[in-house]
Amino acid sequence: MHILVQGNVRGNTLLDIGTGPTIHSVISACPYVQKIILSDYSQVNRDALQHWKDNKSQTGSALCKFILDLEGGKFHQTVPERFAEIRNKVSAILPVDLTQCSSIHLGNDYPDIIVSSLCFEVACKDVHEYIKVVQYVGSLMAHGCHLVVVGVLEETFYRVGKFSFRCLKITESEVKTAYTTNGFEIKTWKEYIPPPRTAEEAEFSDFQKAFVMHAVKV
Ligand SMILES: C[S@@+](CC[C@H](N)C(=O)[O-])C[C@H]1O[C@@H](n2cnc3c(N)ncnc32)[C@H](O)[C@@H]1O
Repeated sequence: MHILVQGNVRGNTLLDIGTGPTIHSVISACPYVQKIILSDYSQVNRDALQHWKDNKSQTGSALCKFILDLEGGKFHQTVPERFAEIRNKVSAILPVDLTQCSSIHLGNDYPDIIVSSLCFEVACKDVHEYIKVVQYVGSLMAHGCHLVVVGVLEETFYRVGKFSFRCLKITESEVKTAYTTNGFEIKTWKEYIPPPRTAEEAEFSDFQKAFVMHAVKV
């Protein structure tokens, strides 16, 4: 979430959709917001996040150290201090099922920033469903609010350990159109094309490109 570091994205409340079992997606965003809401489909992942919030696990320390080094000491924080700030700012860990619109119960907490990493294409089985997700996410946001999405293009599967997960094979044009025709203006789009994979690497994922998109609700 280096986009926040660059100074374009600011806000009071940040919602991360599909956080997974670790808080890595909010480490760099944390100093720029007052409140952080995490969410995930899986109860196991939500329990892992709660466990971390309750200070019963320190998962993410190495990545946090890496991010603090990248920041160049800007916030004069150690890893335990950044973790304490995140624990303090995480106000809720919510269940979400993106395929069931209206599934996130935010109460009065309307997010100024929504972030989501590697989640929308995992949650959706076809492009139509992806578009519905974009519309739903847009319905959670006021005009001018920010959406930062990390995604992969043309991936059909990824593997974590011995478990293989399916993924929606979606093109760059389908992703961009889903946002621009559903109330978002894309401000920045950065992409990463992986080098040719070894046979062993090819067993873990077949994505053709990864992207980081910053869009604003218009
Ligand atoms: C590849 S992981 C990404 C986790 C984390 N955001 C990251 O970047 O490492 C995909 C996440 O999407 C969540 N997910 C899967 N289906 C979902 C759904 N229908 N609604 C919301 N989240 C879902 C999974 O539980 C998982 O945590």
